[in-house]
Amino acid sequence: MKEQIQKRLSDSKAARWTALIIVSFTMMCGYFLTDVMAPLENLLTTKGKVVYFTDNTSMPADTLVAKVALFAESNALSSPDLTVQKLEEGARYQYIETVEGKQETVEKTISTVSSGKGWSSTEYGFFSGAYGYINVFLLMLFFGGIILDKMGVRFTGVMSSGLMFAGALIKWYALQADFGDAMLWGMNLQVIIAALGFSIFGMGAEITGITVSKVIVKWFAGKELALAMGLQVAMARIGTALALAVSLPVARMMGDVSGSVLVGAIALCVGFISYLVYCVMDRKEDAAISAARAEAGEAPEEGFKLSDLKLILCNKGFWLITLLCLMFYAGVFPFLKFATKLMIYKYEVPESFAGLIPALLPFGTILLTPVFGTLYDRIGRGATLMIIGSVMLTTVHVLFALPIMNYWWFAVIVMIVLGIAFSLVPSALWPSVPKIIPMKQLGSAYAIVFYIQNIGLAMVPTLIGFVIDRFSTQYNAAGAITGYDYTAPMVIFAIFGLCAIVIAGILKQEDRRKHYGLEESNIKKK
Ligand SMILES: C[C@H](NC(=O)[C@@H](N)CCCCN)C(=O)O
Repeated sequence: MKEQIQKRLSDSKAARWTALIIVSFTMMCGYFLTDVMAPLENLLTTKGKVVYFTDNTSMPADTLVAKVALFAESNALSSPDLTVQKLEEGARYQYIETVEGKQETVEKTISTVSSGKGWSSTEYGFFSGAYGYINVFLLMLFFGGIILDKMGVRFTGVMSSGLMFAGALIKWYALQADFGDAMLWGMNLQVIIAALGFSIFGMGAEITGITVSKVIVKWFAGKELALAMGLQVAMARIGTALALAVSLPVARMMGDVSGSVLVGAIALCVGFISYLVYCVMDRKEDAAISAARAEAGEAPEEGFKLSDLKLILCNKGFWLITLLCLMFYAGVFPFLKFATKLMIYKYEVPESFAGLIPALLPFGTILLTPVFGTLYDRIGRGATLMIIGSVMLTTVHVLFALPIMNYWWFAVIVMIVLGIAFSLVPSALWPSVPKIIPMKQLGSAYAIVFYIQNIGLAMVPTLIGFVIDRFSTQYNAAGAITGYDYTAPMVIFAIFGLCAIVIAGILKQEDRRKHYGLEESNIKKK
């Protein structure tokens, strides 16, 4: 056969890995903003100012004022003249605290003071689920897939990364503005506008997600596909990990939760520019593909037709992957939104460190997702990896639900196991889609998987927020919140894990019958 003179840009290792890094960076910025509010749940659901002390403990300002006043009164001191306005960095206060059953006078120095927003858990859940509202209810993710297959990765990627940036700016505006007591649909107006911004952002983030998946298949099919997808997911997880780890310190430093969102919006602006750089490479790749086709006398590839959707929707393997994705991810991403507060109230981790334990989850996956991706590339066993990951997910949520081992180190171990599960399933799930669906329908196929997954991402946080308000929140006689019992929400998460195990098992059987090749390696032997 005559050797092709015009080489594709993707044949160059350096070029295809560069393309991967650029698009993964855009996605990473998106993931940062997605989870930037998760460590701020406690701050968002506290009314008024929150005081952080130098010993890394924290307390609502009102509580501190009351405690200090009580201390002054019981010690017959003249009034300390402490008002919320006077709470500032470096100020020292004394009050009485019960330590191991004994009353002790403690002295604390203020490190920072931030403004809480006074949202209820239901409002926080509604806001967190907003990521998926436009995608699900306006079918935008579904249309996004069709736009991707019809208009290509350049147009769609620029549009979607632009939407992420615009949504982030709206969210930031809502959080830094003061809407007073204005309400809409029974919720604070601030929550509604922030949720609108988050919905627009979520639409952009998901369409960028399917675009990036298609870009990777375009550059890596028949090569290191699962490793490339694993590395993209790993970079995305860096975004999540950074969000969980730095969001609270940034909010504390800037005195308000909107500070962390502003940092995310700036990152997204850079991510948008980096996607424009990718577009230059993509144009060259397309030119090389067309030239190579013309040289080989091949007709240009047929475009996507709406009738192709029927082929996707009639494929049982595709539906099993989609449902597995729905159940597995419903047990992970929504859980992350509530995990920081779980650490504070179930494992008694000081708020300043509480975000670091959930951050271990994405940090672990940064290394492991490419490792499992390589494993899948070389030895296969994709369906088996998905079953093992689902079993681990379920075990983790059962352990979080049980009223035992309420130690921070136990939470760390369980979170690490969740990190392994969260590496196993994505590294096998996403590269399995092209084994079931051909390239020209891939954009739509990923869009449908993401669409169904978004139903979970939208509804589960809303459900969990409601369950926490209704069944988990504990009050004292005066009606003040004293703590939370996380059994009910964690049982719900464990049920999602159970469903994932069953679906992954059926998928493995179906693969045996239909020979999708899920248990086979990805790298084609030359
Ligand atoms: C690659 C995959 N992406 C998704 O599942 C997205 N649809 C949802 C991203 C939500 C970000 N918090 C993944 O991240 O494993």
